[in-house]
Amino acid sequence: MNREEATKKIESLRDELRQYNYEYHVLDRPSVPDHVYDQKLHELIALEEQFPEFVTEDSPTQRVGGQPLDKFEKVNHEVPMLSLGNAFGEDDLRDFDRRVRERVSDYRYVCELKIDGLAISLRYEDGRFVRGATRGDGRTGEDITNNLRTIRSIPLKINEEETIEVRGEAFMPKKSFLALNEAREQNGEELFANPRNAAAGSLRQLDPKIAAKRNLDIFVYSVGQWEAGSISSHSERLAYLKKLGFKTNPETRTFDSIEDVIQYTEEWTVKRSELEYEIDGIVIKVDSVDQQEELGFTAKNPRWAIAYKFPAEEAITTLHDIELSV
Ligand SMILES: CC(C)(CNC(=O)c1ccc(Oc2ccccc2)cc1)c1ccc2c(N)nc(N)nc2n1
Repeated sequence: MNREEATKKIESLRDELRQYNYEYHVLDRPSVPDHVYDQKLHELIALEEQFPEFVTEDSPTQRVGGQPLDKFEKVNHEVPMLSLGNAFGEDDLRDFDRRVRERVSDYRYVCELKIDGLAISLRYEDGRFVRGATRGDGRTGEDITNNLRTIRSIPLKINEEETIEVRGEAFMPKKSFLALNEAREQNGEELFANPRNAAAGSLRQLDPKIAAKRNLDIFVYSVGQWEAGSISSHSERLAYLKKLGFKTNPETRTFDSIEDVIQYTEEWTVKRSELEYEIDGIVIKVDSVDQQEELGFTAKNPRWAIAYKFPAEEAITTLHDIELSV
C-alpha cells in the first residue's frame, strides 16, 4: 500500500472505530460484535506502526498513551468550577423556590441525578480533546489528561471543530467497584471505601495504564469556556453536548413547579438502588440562562441551582424496617 492509500485507509478506520466506540460506550448500543472492533483496531495499529508519521493524538489507538508521570501539573480554570448549596428536605426546596420566585417569574427547573463521582473539566480545541483536569478547589485543578483519555465515553474528537470546555462527573460503576475490591482483597491490598473514592484514586494514578483498567465512565453536565456559545437554556445546552458526542444522563427532566421537583427527588430516593452507578442527590437548576444571570451568585454558590441531598442510606433502611414492623 502506498502512502496515499495508507492515509485514506487510516482515516476511514479511525472514523469507523470512533463510531463503534461511540455506539458502545456512549449509547450503550453496539452495532458490531467486539471481535469486529478489535480486528479493525489491530488493522489501524499495524498501519500506524508502518506509517508512524500519520499518528495523531485523537486516533483511537492513542487511548492508553503516555508514560507514567512523576507528578501532576496544575491547571487554572478560567471559568471557575463552582459548588452547589445543599437542600436536605422538601422545606429547603420550597425555600429555594421562594428565593427564586422573589427575583424571576415564569421559570422552570431542570433536574439531574447528582452522580457520586469526581468533578472534571475537558478542554477541546478545534474539536480535539487536548486537556482534562480535576476540579481541585474550583479555581486550580490537576492535569489528568492521560488518565481521562482512557475513559472510552470521553470522545477524543467531537462532532464539531469547536473550542469548548465541558464539565462533568467521572465515576466508577457499582459492578466495577465490587470487582475491583474483590481483586484487591485477593491481593491483600487495601479496599476502596466506595465508588467515589475508587474513581478518585484511579484518576490520580500517575500511570495511565492503571486508570485504563478501572472501567471508569462519565456524564457531562455543563460548559465552561466556549467561543461559539450562545444557547438560551440549560436543557438546550445538554442537548447540544449530546449532539457533540458526549454522554449525558438519560434521567434528566424538566419541571414547571417545585412540587414536581419534590416528587422527582422522592422517586429517586428509593429508585437509586436500581442504577448502575451511585448518586448522592439531585441537582436542580433554573433552566433559562437569562434567568440564571438575573439570579446571579452568592459568595459561594449560584442562586439558580441547588443540590438536594438524599438522607444517609442507613436512615432509609431504618425507616424501611420501621414500616415493615408496623
Ligand atoms: C451549576 C454547577 C455549579 C456548574 N456551574 C458552574 O460551575 C458555573 C461556573 C461559572 C459560572 O459563571 C461564572 C463565570 C465566570 C466567573 C464566575 C461565574 C456559572 C456556572 C454545578 C455543580 C455541580 C454539579 C453536579 N455535581 N452535577 C450536576 N449535574 N450539575 C452540577 N452543576
